Formats: sequence, structure tokens, C-alpha cells
Amino acid sequence: MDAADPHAPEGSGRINEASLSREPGLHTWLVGALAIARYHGIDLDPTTFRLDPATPVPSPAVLVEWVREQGMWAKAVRLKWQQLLRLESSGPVMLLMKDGGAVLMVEADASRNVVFVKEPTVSGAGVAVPVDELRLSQVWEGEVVMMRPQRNEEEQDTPLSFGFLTKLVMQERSILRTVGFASLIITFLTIVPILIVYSAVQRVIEYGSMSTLLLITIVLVVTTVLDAILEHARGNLLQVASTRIDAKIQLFVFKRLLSLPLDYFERTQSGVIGQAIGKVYQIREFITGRLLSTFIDASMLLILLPLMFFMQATLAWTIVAAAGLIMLVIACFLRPIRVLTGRLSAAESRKFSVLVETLHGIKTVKSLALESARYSQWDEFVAQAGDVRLQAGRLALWPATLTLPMQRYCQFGVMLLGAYLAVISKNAAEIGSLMAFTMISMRVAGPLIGFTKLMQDFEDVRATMGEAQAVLNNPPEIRGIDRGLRPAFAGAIEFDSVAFTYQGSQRPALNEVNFSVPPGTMLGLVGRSGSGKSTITRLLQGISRDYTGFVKIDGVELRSINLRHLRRNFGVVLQENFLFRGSIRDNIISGRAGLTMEDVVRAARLAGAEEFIERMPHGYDTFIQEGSPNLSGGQRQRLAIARALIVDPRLMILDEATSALDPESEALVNANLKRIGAGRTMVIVSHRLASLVDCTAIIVMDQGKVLDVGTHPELVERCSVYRMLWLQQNRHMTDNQGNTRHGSPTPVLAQGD
Ligand SMILES: Nc1ncnc2c1ncn2[C@@H]1O[C@H](COP(=O)(O)OP(=O)(O)OP(=O)(O)O)[C@@H](O)[C@H]1O
Repeated sequence: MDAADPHAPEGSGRINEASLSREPGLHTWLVGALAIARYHGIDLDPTTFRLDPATPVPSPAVLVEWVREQGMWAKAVRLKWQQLLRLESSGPVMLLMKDGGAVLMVEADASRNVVFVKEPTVSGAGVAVPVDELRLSQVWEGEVVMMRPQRNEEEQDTPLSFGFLTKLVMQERSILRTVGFASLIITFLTIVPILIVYSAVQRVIEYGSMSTLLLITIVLVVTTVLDAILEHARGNLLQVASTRIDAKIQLFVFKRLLSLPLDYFERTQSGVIGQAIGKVYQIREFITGRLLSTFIDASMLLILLPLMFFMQATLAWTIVAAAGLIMLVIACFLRPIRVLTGRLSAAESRKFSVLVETLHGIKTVKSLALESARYSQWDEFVAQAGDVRLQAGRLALWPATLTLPMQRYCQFGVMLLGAYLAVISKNAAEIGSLMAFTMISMRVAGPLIGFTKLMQDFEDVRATMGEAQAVLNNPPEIRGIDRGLRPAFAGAIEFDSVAFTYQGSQRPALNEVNFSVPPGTMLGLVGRSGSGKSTITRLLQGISRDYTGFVKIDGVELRSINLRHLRRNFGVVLQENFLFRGSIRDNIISGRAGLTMEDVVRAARLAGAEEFIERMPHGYDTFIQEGSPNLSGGQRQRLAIARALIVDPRLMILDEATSALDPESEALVNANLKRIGAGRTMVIVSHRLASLVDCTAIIVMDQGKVLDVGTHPELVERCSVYRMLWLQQNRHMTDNQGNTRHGSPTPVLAQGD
């Protein structure tokens, strides 16, 4: 059947490569993504999309990754025609074609069995044409890319709370509903044998009816088997639900953690953070385990309790009274337990911090033989935590001990009382009733006690939640990450009356800083320790944003720039750079989409890393361990430079990048600086002035202020602080070469390479 619209322009129902008009220079998929984004009122920056020249068709994963990096929600899925017809989407979706092209599906009409598609154009212009399954299947194999804006600010900024976690749990309501339904049937299956016992036992005993006994046995066996099957199925479903909830919580926690600003991590011990993250899992266990099962049990109570009252009201009242007493005892202990739980948690955090710190600093610990000092500290914190744990444990024993008689009563005492009541009533029918009641009370006692204990657990979890919230609910920097301008950078930097004071500090780290440099500048930053050099680079990267004055890049105030965009345009190399576990190639790419082996080689060559990589046993595939012990400091640094350079950033920061290097490695990196700096603005912080003599401009910082700006010769001439630093370093170098201590600087040294 040809489903093409008769009013559509001739031939417009055909989709083939020829009909896919491509935006000049842009891949069709990219045009499609830009068009969908534009439909949602978002402008994506296509220049940030990198495509492997060897493979002109990117993978859907690469495209999706790029769209996500740009701050939108995106997903690539495989759909069948029927699913496509039912697709609920608040905008166009992109169908990826077999030939590498794409069309946008703007509407689906299930009644006519057609979808409306149009060619992707950035402007969004073009006529949508209806296409049927047969036609589409000739060019489309089912690949679809869906995109939409991040739902709303709330979605990204959702803080951790019971409400939020409950919402996550409720997302699994279809499973939970089934679980609830299964629970009701299980309860029913529990009641059936009880009712049979209730009504039939007396007859069996009175009339010696063996056939009734056999029937009861068969019914009991059948209900038990059914019960077991249903319990198993319910357990299975609960496992599925809790695994899914668990995965969502883990994703949430990690995302939330990554969204926290860097200075938060600088202020907070990693042990405290690690401990708080661990706590979230305790809360999850509570919600998906104890809470869920108690509520399921509670539904059972709703049926069983009335039944108990119906059978034996006196005994039922005693059980309710026992449960009430248990609740009262636990309620009395809640407050003191909460206090001790809080103290225990704090003590555990301190202990954990020592462990994490020791592991992080293990090189220092070993090399300075600090093992015994660290051990004593650990010993002290273990003792403190043990002390509080003992107190907490002892206190928790009390409610357990005091409630034990009531628990035992619910399980066994009720039987004795029932027997007594049966005996004094002298009614044989009471025996059946008593047996049935006892069976129910066994079933009821557990959930009743569980319900009361839930209060105690909830107190624990509330304390735990407080700790996790103290870490995860810190204000994220995500707002800046996903919002703001995305200007194309040339690289001009301007500081206009910038002042900045670190949180908790009295003295400003930067005070009335003013300077501006044009694009392509190689800017050196020098000054005594603590003069504010690194702070300038932090401000430039948007790490610290609560400064006064204006920091502008190409005239755009930094706080109005999208943070992700800003950082993607910065290449940053620090004194200590962390290399991840993985191959050299993976480390240079660092998971960024669309980068190829050619990019890796180009970056490595520019960073001066190519020669040592090629000498390694597996070249670019050489595996780097965590902390990269198999690389020298110089090699690590050059890899870090390559990693920063691979995206060809317009601005680059080298913060003491060569300070820890041996002279040979330093000379190697410095020799490449000019090449590295070609076509981009470089900000180089260095204590070694020899690395900076080629800079177009050097800023001399002193106590958070700009003391002078000039070239190396100018500063030697007129800036006393710079001259002093220069002479200090130069004397040292000349000494090494056996020259006179008071000799003037030599031009050779000044080249630094
Ligand atoms: N995270 C921080 N929290 C509080 N104060 C800080 C922080 N980082 C730096 N400072 C303070 O801010 C001032 C400037 O520090 P900054 O690191 O910018 O100096 P620097 O010139 O780069 O020093 P160095 O050459 O030693 O690295 C110093 O007084 C320092 O103590």
C-alpha cells in the first residue's frame, strides 16, 4: 500500500540519499541534532563535534554523547515500526538511515499507519511527508535518536531527601503493585489452612473422620506449595525492583557528586565524602528492604488482625496490648539511641578519613617512615569509634531485652492463655479455634514487632540521611555547567578590578587585579609563593566564581558563560596530573567523543611525548596503572599536556606544569612551548623564570596584586621583585655550571631549551 499523501509534492515520499539535503560542511546527523535542539529553543555548537575523518558516519553513541555534553537529554534506541507509531515524544526524533543519512520524524499517524518525516535542516524548514512501513524499511533499520531539553532545573538540582528516594521507589510501582497483589494472595493462602483447621479439626476429633483429615492434609499441601511458589515469585520481583532502584540511586549519587564544585572537595576530607556516599546505600537498603517488607507485612495485618478479633477477641486484645507495649519501650529509647548513633557516625567518619588519607599519601607515609605515627592515629580513632559503638550497642540491647517478654508472649504465651481459656470454657470447639488462633498469632507477631522496630531503624536512617545530605546537598555548580552563553573563543583575557577571597580566609587572594591580553598571547605569571598566581587560573576555569569585578574572555563575562563550554575550551596541565588506569591512548582521549588515533598522535607529537611512547613495549596501547608508577615524572607530564592538547583548546593553562620535572624533561617540554602555544592563548604559571623568557607578556604578582606587566627584558630592567627572583635562580644555575656565584644571567639559560 502506498501511504504517500496525494497532496504532497511529487516524489516527496521517497527517502534516499539524494533527497537528504546536507547542510554545507555538516554531517546530516549533526544537522538533525541541531534542528531538534533548535525546535526546543536550544542552540548547539556544532564546532565542538568531532568526527573521525576515516569514518564519515559517526556512531549513534558518539552523537548522543555529544548532545548530552551540550546539556540536553539524548538517547539512541532501536525501534520497530509499531513502536515508532506509538512513540510519545514532545518533538521531532531523528531516524538514522542505512546509508548514513537521517530524517526527522515529526509525527506518527497510527490510524493511517504512516509517519511524517522531513529532511533535517538547521532552520527547521521543509515539508513533512507521510511514509509507510514498506518504504521506510527500505532505508531504515530501526535506529532512532531521541533528544529533549533536560526536564527542568529540578531534575538536575534534585537534592537527596526521603521524598526523592520515595519517588524513585514509586517509579517501580507497576512491579510493586504486582508484589502487593502477590502478598494479598499469599495472605489469603495463609488464612485458608487456618480457617480449615478452625472449622474441621473439631469434626475430625469428634467423629474420628479420617477422610476429612486426608482432605485437610491435601488442601494444606496444595496451599503450601502455592504459597512457596508465590513467595518465590514475589521475592524475585522485589529483587528486580530493588536492583533497579539501586542502580538509579547509584547514578544519582555519582552525578550529584560530580556536580559539586571543586572547592567543596578541597574543603572536605575525602573520608567524610566516602563515608557519606556509603550511607546512601544504607538508606537504600532500608527503603528497598525493611520498609518495603514491613509495608507488605502490614497489608497482611489488615486482614489477619480483624480475623483474630473475630476468632478470639480476648486473645487478640492481649496481642495488640503486647505490641503497644513494645512500641512504647522502643519510643522511650529512640532519643538516646539517636544521639549515640550520631556520635558513632562522626567517630566512624574520622576513622575512615585516616584510612583514606593514609592510602592517598602512602608514598609519603612510606618514604618518611610515618607508619607508626599513622598507626597510632588509626589506633586512637579505632578506640574512639569502638567506645561509642560499645555504648550504642549496649543501649540498643535494652529495648531488645525489655521487649523480649512481650515478643515471647505473642509467640507462645498466647497459646497458654488460649489453652487456659479453652479449659475453663469446657467447650471442645474452642480447641480448633485455639489452634487456628495460634497459627495466626505466629503470623501476626512478626510483622507487628517488625512494625515497631521500623521506628528504631527509621531513626538510624534519619541520622544517616542527615550525613549523606550534608555532602550531597551542597549547592552544585551544575547550573553554570548547563546554562549560559557558548561563545566561540579567540582567547583574549581581561581582568577588570577583580578581587577574590577564599571561603574562611581573612585576606583576599586577589586584590584589584587589572590586566588584559589579546588572543594568542603567551602569558607568564610569576611571583612569590602565595601571591595569587594559581587563583588567577582558578578564576579563569570558573572553579571559583564568587569574585568581584569582571573576568572576561573575548569580552564576555565569565560567569555568563556556560561552564562546560568554558572548560572544554581550556586545556589545563597542573603540577600533579592524575592519569587514569588504562592505555596511553585512552588516557590521552580520556573518554571524549569523536577523537581518533590521528588526534592522539598529533597531540602526543605536539606535547613531545611521541618519542617515548613509541619506545614503550606496546606503544600507545601500553597500560598505565593507577597513579602511573610505570612512567617517569616527565613522561607523565608530557602525557598530561597531550591530554590537554588533543581537543585543540583555544586557551591553555600550565600551572607549575614543569616545576617537578628534572632539567632534561623540563627542557623538552619548554622546547615545545612555542609550538604548543601557536594559535592559542597560554597562561603559564611558573616559579622557574627561565621557562617564561619567551612569553609575550609576564605578569608579576605580589600579595594578590599585579605588580608589573611586561616582557622578560623589560621586567629585568624595571621590576625589582622580578629582577630579584631572576637573579636568585640564575645564581643557582650558574653555580651548577661552576661559574661565578655573582655572574649575571646568561642568554643560554634564558632560552630554557
Ligand atoms: N583553597 C584555598 N582555600 C583558602 N585559601 C587559599 C586556597 N588556595 C589558596 N589560598 C590562599 O590564597 C593565596 C593565594 O594562593 P595561590 O595558590 O593563588 O598563590 P600562588 O601564587 O599560586 O602560590 P604558589 O606559587 O605557592 O602556588 C594564598 O595566601 C593562599 O594561602
